[in-house]
Amino acid sequence: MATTTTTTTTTTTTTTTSPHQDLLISYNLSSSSIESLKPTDESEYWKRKLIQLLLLEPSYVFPNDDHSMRGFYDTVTNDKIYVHGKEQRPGQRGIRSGKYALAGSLIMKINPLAAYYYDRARQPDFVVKFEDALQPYLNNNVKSLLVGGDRGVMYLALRVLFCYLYDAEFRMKVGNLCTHQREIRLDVEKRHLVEPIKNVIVNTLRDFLGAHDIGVSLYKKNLIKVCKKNWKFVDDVIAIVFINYFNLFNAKKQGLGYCLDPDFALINHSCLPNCTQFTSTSTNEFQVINTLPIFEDEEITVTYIPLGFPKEIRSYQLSLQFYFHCQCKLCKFDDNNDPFFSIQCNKCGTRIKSPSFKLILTSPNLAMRQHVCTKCLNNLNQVVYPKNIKIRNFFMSLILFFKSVTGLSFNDQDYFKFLNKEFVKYIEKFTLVELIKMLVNGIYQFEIPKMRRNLLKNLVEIVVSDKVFPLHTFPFNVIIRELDNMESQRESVISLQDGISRLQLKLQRVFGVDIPSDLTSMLTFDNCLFLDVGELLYQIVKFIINPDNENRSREISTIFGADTLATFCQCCFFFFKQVRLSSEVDSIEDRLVEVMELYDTLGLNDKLTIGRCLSDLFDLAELYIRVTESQIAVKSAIGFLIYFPIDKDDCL
Ligand SMILES: C[S@@+](CC[C@H](N)C(=O)[O-])C[C@H]1O[C@@H](n2cnc3c(N)ncnc32)[C@H](O)[C@@H]1O
Repeated sequence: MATTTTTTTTTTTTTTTSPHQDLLISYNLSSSSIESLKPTDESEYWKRKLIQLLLLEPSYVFPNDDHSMRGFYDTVTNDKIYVHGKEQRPGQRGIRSGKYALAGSLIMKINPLAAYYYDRARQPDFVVKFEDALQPYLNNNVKSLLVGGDRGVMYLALRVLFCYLYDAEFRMKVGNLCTHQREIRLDVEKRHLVEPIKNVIVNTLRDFLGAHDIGVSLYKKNLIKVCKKNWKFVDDVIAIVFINYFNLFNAKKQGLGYCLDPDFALINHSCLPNCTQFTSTSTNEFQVINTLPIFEDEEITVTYIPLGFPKEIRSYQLSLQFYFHCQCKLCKFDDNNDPFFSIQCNKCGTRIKSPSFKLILTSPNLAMRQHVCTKCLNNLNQVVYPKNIKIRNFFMSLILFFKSVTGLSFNDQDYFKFLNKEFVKYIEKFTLVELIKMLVNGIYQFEIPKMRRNLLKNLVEIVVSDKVFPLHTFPFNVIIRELDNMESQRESVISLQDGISRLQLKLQRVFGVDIPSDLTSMLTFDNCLFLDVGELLYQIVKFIINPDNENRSREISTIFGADTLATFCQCCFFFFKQVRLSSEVDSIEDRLVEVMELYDTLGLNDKLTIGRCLSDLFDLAELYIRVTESQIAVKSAIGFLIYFPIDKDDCL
């Protein structure tokens, strides 16, 4: 294993070795005449530079998986990680760990060159300058693309092209990548996505060149590289982008944009990944960190898709977007026991055998497969279980049709019945693949119909208290996340009841859905998730101590009796203390001082232990999470316990 190179990206201007040197000189496109423009007319400099690169750059050779056995240009291998499969075709490679790494180690650090950040200030200078040169032509053409995903991919593809032309090292690295060009060419649906993006790029470049005399003349003489072979290289760039790009987000999981980094793109997918990635808020630095321990020679993996969905949904997305079938440990789980579509014993929490996701999507009324829990011999109640299965069908139906059923004026009960019937009808009408496709689309677009918010909240309460389904399973995870997002958009807590119901939902989301479903979030995102819990508790405390709230003493005592305020303050202090995000440290410090002073001034019970307070809080959300004085143990979707240590210094 080689242990030489580092992962830093250097920007090197291409030295053009064009066979058309005479033309370059006659059209003032030689490197020296362009360079002479820079100090006096910068915008002209960048226009000409782009024309020069676009027209005469000789190296429009994008990798092609089918007959590509080129040498691998390795800038990834170092003393921690190495590339395997270098001698194989693009697609067969991956990154492995060179030595054992404790969870939480920094595996890769990247400063991405080709990225589309929503915040323009983050772009490398040459990308901004090239884009400025194209802007008037781009503005005209981009209107044909929908704002959002397609536009983002188009902007990223254009930037990959700029980097490819301008940065020799980037070009070498892109040569390593897998592109699935053949699959994309044969994929009718993908062509529908590619064509509009390609049209915008081609029309923009054509309009740009057509607006400059030199461009027009060279175009006429057919000396323009870009338009040869019907602009095939634009297809190539888009294929590279589709297979290798990823979303950038910060440690709070807020999206920052899209990126194609050829080093990061060598990491393969797993639905049970050992690494996660995020971008720093203050710089563009992008870090890959392992969330599970990694052994020597073990493959480094990340997830390409959102986790927390049944295998059929994950497989559909992976084969649709990346053209492979995942063989990870999670995908090899027994179909009747899918961790993200399972039923549990509502007494001891053991997973019980039940019809698989696939079967439910072919015959929704299938009965339970087991009537007694084999572990604790609990009788699986014949009223409670079917009732919860109906709620699950209703939620799936809502995800499938939410757009068409939002305005229906049924009362809640009839709406519930109607959607249950529709679900059965749809299953009879559509094939399994069609239904999965519709569900996937629904998941990404789903919003809670406003007038059904209370119905959904009541149903979630039933699911939480009946304990037939773990909350991280589909479709409950989708509904709980959306309900919580909806509640979080409302500003302040308006009554104690409102605060408590929001707190229950927040705790259910963080400890019942997010942490158990996505192991990648364990080390990085938990600190941010805890920030949201701390903030909500802070709002509740503020509401309770507000003298305008006349009923407060009577209301409060119904929660944890005389120690209600003390419990909330302890937990609020504890959750704020867990937040390690540097961007939040200052505001949290003020909150911590405020809560501490309040505790002292009001003379709240100082005998309360944090273990007891957290335990009460989780019980309030009906989560029954094991808490001791030294740790919180949350059960992950695949059954092992995730421990969060409790530090004595994190308590009041
Ligand atoms: C971003 S690339 C990852 C690096 C790639 N293996 C290479 O050699 O360049 C994505 C492609 O890698 C392959 N791939 C990634 N994860 C995989 C997995 N778990 N099983 C099989 N193929 C995988 C697929 O062909 C996928 O389209």
